[in-house]
Amino acid sequence: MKNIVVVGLGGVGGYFGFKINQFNETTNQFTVSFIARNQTYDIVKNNGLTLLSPEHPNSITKPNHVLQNINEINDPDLILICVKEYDLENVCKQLKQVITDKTILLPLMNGADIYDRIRKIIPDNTILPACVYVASHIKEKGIVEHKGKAGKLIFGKDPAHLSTEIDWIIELMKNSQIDFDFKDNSFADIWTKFFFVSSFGLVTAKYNSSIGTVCTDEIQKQEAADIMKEVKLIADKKGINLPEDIIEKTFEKAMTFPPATPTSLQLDINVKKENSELELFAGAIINYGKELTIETPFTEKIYNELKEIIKAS
Ligand SMILES: NC(=O)C1=CN([C@@H]2O[C@H](COP(=O)(O)OP(=O)(O)OC[C@H]3O[C@@H](n4cnc5c(N)ncnc54)[C@H](OP(=O)(O)O)[C@@H]3O)[C@@H](O)[C@H]2O)C=CC1
Ligand SMILES: CC(C)(CO)C(=O)C(=O)O
Repeated sequence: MKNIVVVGLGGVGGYFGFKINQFNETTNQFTVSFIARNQTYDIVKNNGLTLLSPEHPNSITKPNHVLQNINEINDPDLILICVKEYDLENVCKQLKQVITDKTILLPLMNGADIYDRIRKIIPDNTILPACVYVASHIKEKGIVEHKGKAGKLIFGKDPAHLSTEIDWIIELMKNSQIDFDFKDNSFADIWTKFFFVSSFGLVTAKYNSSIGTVCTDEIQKQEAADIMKEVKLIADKKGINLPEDIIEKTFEKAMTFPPATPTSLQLDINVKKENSELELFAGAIINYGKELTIETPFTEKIYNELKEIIKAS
């Protein structure tokens, strides 16, 4: 029996992990473990994980194991990494101690450089480059709320391990009723997602607005488009094949979200969380710009504005 582990039961792990486990509760095909810490651990261990979503009338799922430390993981076949970027390196260093040669890593995170960051710490395992679209967040510890359309997962082969057997993971996603695309090469999709979430994330966070408002308010729309133009220049220079009309396409995609949908960066900054993914979005664009000698004044401006907002809060 293969061992599946979900690290992090927030918006993303709570949505995709829930689906995988609810499928497994009826088939017992796998051993599923959830890793959660502090209060989330206590609540999920005692009551199960709750997902409030129109897709799941039965809102509670109980995995085979709820563990509070990564070092309790035993012989994992697949690990879904569902943490914020500021926890990534710490999680990977701990995972390195418990994985075996056959362990496959599937990071469900935002950001264009996640594959490279994991690869630096875990040089030899298969890592499936991925991105997700979903509007879900922690309502209370152990309770995740999902709104709007079904979440979408896009994942692809590891360019460094093209022949790893992953048909069982594709089957798992199908059986778990996860809306997904599997690509031989998923990097253009990851950049397409980065294009969307970096621009909308930064502008919604600055104005504490919403995805719908960025599409309709002239000033916010212009600021998002200015950031997108900088990301497009970077992607072009990196040889990432994005469509020429990606800006229009991104606004079209944004219009498919319920207008009041917030972004995760906006929520983190505006609820004054200790950490945010500002570096993952703005920091990364600025650094890519420096590396590739591309000017990024619009991203730099909003980065500094957001740093001021964070400092003042
Ligand atoms: N939410 C969304 O709508 C979307 C988010 N994303 C991206 O997905 C990634 C995950 O985001 P999201 O799920 O929203 O983040 P959340 O903050 O909601 O959840 C992350 C969870 O990981 C937990 N965690 C961190 N380190 C550990 C650890 N060592 N052991 C156990 N648990 C740990 C956190 O615990 P604790 O609660 O204790 O801090 C938290 O519950 C991010 O990169 C985000 O940008 C992508 C698409 C949509
Ligand atoms: C924009 C959204 C909700 C799309 O999945 C997202 O990825 C985020 O807020 O982090």
